[in-house]
Amino acid sequence: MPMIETPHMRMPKLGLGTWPMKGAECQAAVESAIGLGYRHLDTAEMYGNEEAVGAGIAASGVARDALFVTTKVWHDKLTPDGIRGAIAASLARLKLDHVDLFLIHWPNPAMDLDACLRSLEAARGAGLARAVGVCNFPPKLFRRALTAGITPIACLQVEHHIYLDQTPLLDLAREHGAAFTCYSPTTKNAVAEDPAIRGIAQKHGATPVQVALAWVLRHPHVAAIPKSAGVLNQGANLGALALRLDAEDLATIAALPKNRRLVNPAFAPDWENG
Ligand SMILES: NC(=O)C1=CN([C@@H]2O[C@H](COP(=O)(O)OP(=O)(O)OC[C@H]3O[C@@H](n4cnc5c(N)ncnc54)[C@H](OP(=O)(O)O)[C@@H]3O)[C@@H](O)[C@H]2O)C=CC1
Ligand SMILES: O=C(O)C(=O)[C@@H](O)[C@H](O)C(=O)CO
Repeated sequence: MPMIETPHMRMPKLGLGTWPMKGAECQAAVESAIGLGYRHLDTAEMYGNEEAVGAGIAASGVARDALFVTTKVWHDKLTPDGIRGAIAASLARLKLDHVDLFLIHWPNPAMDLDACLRSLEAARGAGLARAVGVCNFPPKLFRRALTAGITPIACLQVEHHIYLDQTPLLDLAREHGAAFTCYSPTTKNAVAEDPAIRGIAQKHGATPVQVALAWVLRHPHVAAIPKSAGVLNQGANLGALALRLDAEDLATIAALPKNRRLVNPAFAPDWENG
């Protein structure tokens, strides 16, 4: 499994997204992914599936140190006490003594950012999280977190795929030595209906989703966490790591509209000005 190497952490480039799976389906998906060679698992307190992810890890028989586990604190707990309690509760549900990456799931306009970063740093210092970071921060807020000097922001996790330009956030992450994890990287399989992507896929003997994944993964600091419940799609997504797009493919993808957000807007910050 190729790794992202930054000053703050090493992270496998492809991980398994686990939302919205729960219970036995989620445990089985985690076990099959690890069996195929996945070493990176993405969960969150909000997904209600940390017990299932932990059970899948335990049942996999793969050593804890060989795995990279991310979880996230929900936006209603962004106070020092809230964050402290959230990581303890997540670890108890996962039955782990640490996670590899602990993220703020969504920014909250009422949060004291510096106080939250000090709490993340305390969790890191106590060894509960090997690295910390944020999700869904718009550029101005992400820059504030990166430059606050309170804790190394190891990663930004945000929506990114062939239909959404995230150049300002990609550049900020790279300039500050942070990794960038794409969620919804397959476009939730919307690419299956896109004639331009189907054409590229046919040329390479690949699938449209593999093309979409190869496009985001081409940057050295970028990881992707496609969700897939079944072994066939999980295996196909791993196959995207070997797909190299050429200049003609990149030009075709560059010409596609890049303003389509798929995530639920219920929690969204002001993406342009926040
Ligand atoms: N930090 C945040 O705020 C957010 C984080 N996330 C994380 O990112 C993960 C992925 O994002 P998500 O929004 O689920 O989007 P994805 O782009 O991963 O799309 C998932 C969908 O695509 C299908 N799919 C996956 N692989 C293939 C394939 N090879 N061929 C055809 N269809 C495929 C899945 O079906 P099937 O299961 O049948 O394979 C599922 O329906 C989430 O699970 C979660 O862990 C997501 C949203 C927000
Ligand atoms: O999946 C996540 O990480 C999210 O934050 C959202 O997609 C969230 O789960 C949601 O939209 C629930 O309706």
